[in-house]
Amino acid sequence: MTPSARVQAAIELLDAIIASARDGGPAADTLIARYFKERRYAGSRDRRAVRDHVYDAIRRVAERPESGRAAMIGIAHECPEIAALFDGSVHAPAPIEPGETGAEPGIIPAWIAPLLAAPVEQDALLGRAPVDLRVNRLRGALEDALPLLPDAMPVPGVSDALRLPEGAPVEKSEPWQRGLVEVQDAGSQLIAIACEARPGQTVIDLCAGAGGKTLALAVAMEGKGTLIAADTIRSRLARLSPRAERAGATFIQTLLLDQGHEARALESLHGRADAVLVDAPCSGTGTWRRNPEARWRLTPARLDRLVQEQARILDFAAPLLAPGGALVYATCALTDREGRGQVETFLQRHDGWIADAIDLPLGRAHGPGWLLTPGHDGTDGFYFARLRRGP
Ligand SMILES: C[S@@+](CC[C@H](N)C(=O)[O-])C[C@H]1O[C@@H](n2cnc3c(N)ncnc32)[C@H](O)[C@@H]1O
Repeated sequence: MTPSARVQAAIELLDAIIASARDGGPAADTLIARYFKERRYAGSRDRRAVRDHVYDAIRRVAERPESGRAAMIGIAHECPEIAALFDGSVHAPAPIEPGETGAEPGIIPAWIAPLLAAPVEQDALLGRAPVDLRVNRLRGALEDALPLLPDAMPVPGVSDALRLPEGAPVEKSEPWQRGLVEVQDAGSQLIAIACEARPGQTVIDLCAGAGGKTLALAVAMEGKGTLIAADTIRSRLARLSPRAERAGATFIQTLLLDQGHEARALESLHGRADAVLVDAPCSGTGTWRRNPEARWRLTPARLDRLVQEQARILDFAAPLLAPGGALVYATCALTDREGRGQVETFLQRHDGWIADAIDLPLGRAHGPGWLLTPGHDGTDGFYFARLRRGP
């Protein structure tokens, strides 16, 4: 592909990504993979260059732009080399018209900025994210992994975490293939630590997805006890079993829940759990540095629905706890409505519940819970709280 054709390809892809973000369709990565599957003539350098254009354009613009062309013209106005590629030749974008404007640059959509928790350093939300690993103690120790990953550095304050530079191809490495390391942000690792799971306990990961945090809980439990990974999406839970095999955590049970009727499937577990983790569906504002396109997907109505759903999940999670058990609520969102506010309203709705004091080497207290942010902690952004029925 010529450099101009790569820009045109980025414009076409951005059009698809904009429509998908508006309509709740597939993620940018999925659309990019599909695009190139249908265009086998594109070589690996073409694919990389197009992908870079697409992500540069996504990162640059806070609000969903009107078109892929507007997004790329925004870049062209700041970069004469890109502007020169709008030359109207075969497979190239049409020349930029005099006065043709590009999408406005920005970090945070204007309506979201006032909703973010006050301590969040907003400028850091779109920074470059490193690749964090969790050493899987079911397979070995940090000292076993370090010599195999010469670029990795321990993450101070997170005992099993290693950090590699952005884009490091971990999944090709031997320690990943034999389950010695998992890709997991250090902040996610702290959430699993906050659950205080122990060997022999009954622990439920209620929104387990593909089991990132379930696998960390399995390590804390040393592979002993009952660990249930529940989710409403079958395909996500299905991704857990090969991961659990690789990690040597085959004692994990999965439980598929029926959206809206979850309580029925969970009834036999009432009063039995030592810890329940609710890693709730959320706006993902804390992970924009990895998913910058999430800014284009969120709307006020969608945020309202998420806040309602988080409260509903917390309400059917609470009866699962045994006396003294811990309900850990976590989101990778940095809006107060999904974090601090959600926990405060839970405590108002549920008489006799209290929030534990949390004290971890990274993060800071915020209301009844704990806040991690990219700017303060170098992790993705999270809010979490540990709740118990009081004495
Ligand atoms: C933030 S993701 C979980 C990520 C996962 N815990 C991890 O560490 O990789 C939230 C998950 O909640 C699930 N979910 C949404 N509604 C749910 C519900 N009503 N009950 C249980 N899980 C639900 C979603 O399918 C999604 O997998």
